[in-house]
Amino acid sequence: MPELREDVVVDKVTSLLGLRKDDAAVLSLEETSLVVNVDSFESGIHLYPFLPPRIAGRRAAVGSISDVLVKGAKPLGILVSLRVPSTADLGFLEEFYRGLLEAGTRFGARILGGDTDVSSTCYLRVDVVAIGVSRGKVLHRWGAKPGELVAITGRVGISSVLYALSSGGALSCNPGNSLVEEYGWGQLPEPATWLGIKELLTSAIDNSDGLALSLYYLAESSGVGIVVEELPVHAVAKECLPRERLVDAVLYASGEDYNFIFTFPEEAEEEVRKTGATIIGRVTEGEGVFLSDGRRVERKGWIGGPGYSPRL
Ligand SMILES: Nc1ncnc2c1ncn2[C@@H]1O[C@H](COP(=O)(O)OP(=O)(O)OP(=O)(O)O)[C@@H](O)[C@H]1O
Ligand SMILES: Cc1ncc(C[n+]2csc(CCOP(=O)(O)O)c2C)c(N)n1
Ligand SMILES: [Mg+2]
Repeated sequence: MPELREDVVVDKVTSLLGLRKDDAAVLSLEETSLVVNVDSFESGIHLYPFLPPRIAGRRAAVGSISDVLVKGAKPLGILVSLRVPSTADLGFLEEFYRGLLEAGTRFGARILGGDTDVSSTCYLRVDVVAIGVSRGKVLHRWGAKPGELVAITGRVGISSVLYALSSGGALSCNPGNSLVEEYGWGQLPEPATWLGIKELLTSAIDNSDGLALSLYYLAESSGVGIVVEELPVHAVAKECLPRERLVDAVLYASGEDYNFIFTFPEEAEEEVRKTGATIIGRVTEGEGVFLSDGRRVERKGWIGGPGYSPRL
């Protein structure tokens, strides 16, 4: 029997429920929409054991808040469900919560409460529910149209470096604490900046499974193709990763950079550039993700179970 994989389970469950896959769920109220997400993080699967507890807490909050913000909702609060090994100490928890709180403060989300379990047989696990509210447009993975531009926030490649490090790869650098700090924050835009341009945009997704796979998800959901002309590679990735593997690492193993990838019509180019985002390519007719030299980008990224591998 083949082992179960995240992509197979998500496809099965969403088709059973008739759910259209997206970054977060939307409940339309009268003038506003409530946007809700849940994401899970377990030490040894989603949280590198070498992360200081404050960064692990921050990472968990940012990962869930990211899905709400990318949809054009203002984050309001998070609920934190925690399963802690009985060997953990209160100092660890204090630091972990400092990380959750600092992420909440930056993105405007209060910690509303949660649930706790302590067990002698588990690793640290945290499930974070993030709640936000949107006035005006809600962005989806679908909506991109041929001829539009594709842009990305921040730089790509920090998580590729940490992944290479954790898989025992040889690095041509000595990544310091500032790398882990920046990794913990992800490459999300500031909420005010993002909410300030959202009405100009036609679709969006956050990079939580790798740049290539995120581009595929957006393209497939919108029924279009994408051509990538440029990549804003992080200086740390250029320094640490071997040159011949750099582009592949950035495309296929950047699953925790949390960049926002989004599309918009040409008329919005100037406003988008003002935010500091980089225009990386164009939406095309047809299907697939391609580089400007015509090479097809592989449909490969982070899949729970096998790890970085092709999407079924
Ligand atoms: N167990 C589940 N039950 C119901 N729906 C699910 C389940 N798991 C995933 N989904 C739905 O599948 C879609 C894709 O979820 P997925 O977790 O892959 O995306 P994401 O949260 O954007 O990515 P990431 O978890 O990497 O941040 C979403 O619409 C989500 O609500
Ligand atoms: C111990 C350890 N091994 C691997 C990774 C890499 N990693 C974990 S989750 C994820 C993407 C999103 O996952 P999900 O789709 O489940 O939200 C990536 C790239 C890590 N951070 N820690
Ligand atoms: Mg998820």
